[in-house]
Amino acid sequence: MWRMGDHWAAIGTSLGSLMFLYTMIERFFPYGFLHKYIEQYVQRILRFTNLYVQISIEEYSGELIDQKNQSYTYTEAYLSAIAIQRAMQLKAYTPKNSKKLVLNVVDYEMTITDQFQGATFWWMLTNANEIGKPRKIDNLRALTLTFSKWHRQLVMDMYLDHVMEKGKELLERNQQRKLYTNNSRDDWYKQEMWSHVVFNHPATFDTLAMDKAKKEDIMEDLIAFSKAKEYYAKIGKAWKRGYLLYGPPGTGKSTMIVAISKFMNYDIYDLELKSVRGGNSELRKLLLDTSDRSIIVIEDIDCNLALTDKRKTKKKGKKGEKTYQQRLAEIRGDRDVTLSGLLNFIDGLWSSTGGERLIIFTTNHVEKLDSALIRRGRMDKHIELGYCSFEGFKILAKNYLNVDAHPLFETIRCLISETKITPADVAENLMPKTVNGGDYSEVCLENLVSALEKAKEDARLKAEKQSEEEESDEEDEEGGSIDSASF
Ligand SMILES: Nc1ncnc2c1ncn2[C@@H]1O[C@H](COP(=O)(O)OP(=O)(O)OP(=O)(O)O)[C@@H](O)[C@H]1O
Ligand SMILES: [Mg+2]
Repeated sequence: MWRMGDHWAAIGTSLGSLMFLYTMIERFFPYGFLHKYIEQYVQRILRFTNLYVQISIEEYSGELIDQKNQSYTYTEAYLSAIAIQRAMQLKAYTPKNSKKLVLNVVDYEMTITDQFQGATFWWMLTNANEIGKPRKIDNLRALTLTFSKWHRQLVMDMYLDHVMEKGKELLERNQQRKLYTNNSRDDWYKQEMWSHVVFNHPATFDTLAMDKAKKEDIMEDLIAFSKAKEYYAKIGKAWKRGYLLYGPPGTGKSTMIVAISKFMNYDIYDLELKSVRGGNSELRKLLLDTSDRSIIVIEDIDCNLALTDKRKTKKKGKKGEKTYQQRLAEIRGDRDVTLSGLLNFIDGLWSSTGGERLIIFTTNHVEKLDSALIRRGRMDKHIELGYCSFEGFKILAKNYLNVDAHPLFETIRCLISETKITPADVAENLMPKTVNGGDYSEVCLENLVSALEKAKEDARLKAEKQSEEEESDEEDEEGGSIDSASF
């Protein structure tokens, strides 16, 4: 007896065979003349049967080539991941500034059958010009999904979301992190506002020498932030969070930014305020040109803002003449980034955009910063990076020497608790001076012990000198008071 299920099974099989035939033809005939006709033919048959629905996701959403359709990128990533498992022919290339070889599928391998919740879906790479009205650009591509009209609801409610989510996830996982720096406004006509390099810094939270509880607290805060999209929307605030990292030089502020970027899968925009010569309006343009899911970093914020203030109050040359630099700045129409300008951007700039941005300031002198800049709400989390503890040293010993335990550890534990040494100095001592093979961990640990002993001795001498000076000051004061009393 002929049942409904059999009917669909037969149609499914025929369609599957058609798709298979199509894949084979695609494999043997390069994209072009014959391919184009076969593709049109298949499309017509499918439309004629009236039982299948098609959705096309075009590479560019508008008629202009600069409007890349994000859904296409996600779908392409999703389908490539499936195709790469099945493909017979792959492409390999190495992206700029990267040492990693990347594999990609050739176009005709993008004809894919996918299963989701028991339903079958067919994907094809097609020419977008064939689908709708002719475009200004030739050979616009589209990924076309074909499915039974009975699965319309499943596609609308779940399948497309599933494809987008998985594609986005895959892209983020594979994507290499980028470090952007702002270009001078004078060069914007020939290059973008930001230039970038792919960075492969080895730092992660695991390799960061820092108190474990503090590290976990930061990671938890970051996770909570990344999941708080609805919360920020509900309270009507921009989805952003500010971190202030402070501590002496060499305590790992910049290293922590790299660790955060890797942990969150965010790109870094390293904003050099000194190069922002167009004042607040230029700053605004630069910040609006950053992408979502990124970290905007202003290093040494105290020096940068001080610099703009200094520029304002810079003394004039002899007889009140302007210096060459000042005249040049006037001719160029340079303006300063002001503290209030910066605050406005932190507070309000991203409320209208998607968000998910971290803003990180670093400083060696937290006490010098304007309290308005670092108040909670603007800089939500203040993180102090301090001198190296024994726990921090153990992480560095593991990173640099791959050593977990050693008889010298006990000596180091005692010395490090009595000394102020930065993780950068510890790391420096743990690096072999010459690399000629063999086990150099013993030598490096001995170097560190010497460095710690020297630091301890220096601190003792300094303290002695200071107390001597204080004593002599006191004597002077006493002497002074006797003298004055005698008059
Ligand atoms: N906490 C740390 N954990 C691991 N490595 C560290 C740490 N602190 C410093 N280092 C090492 O020392 C080097 C210098 O550290 P980093 O540039 O992060 O210091 P910083 O606090 O940003 O200094 P500055 O205030 O001068 O910018 C790094 O390349 C890293 O190798
Ligand atoms: Mg730094």
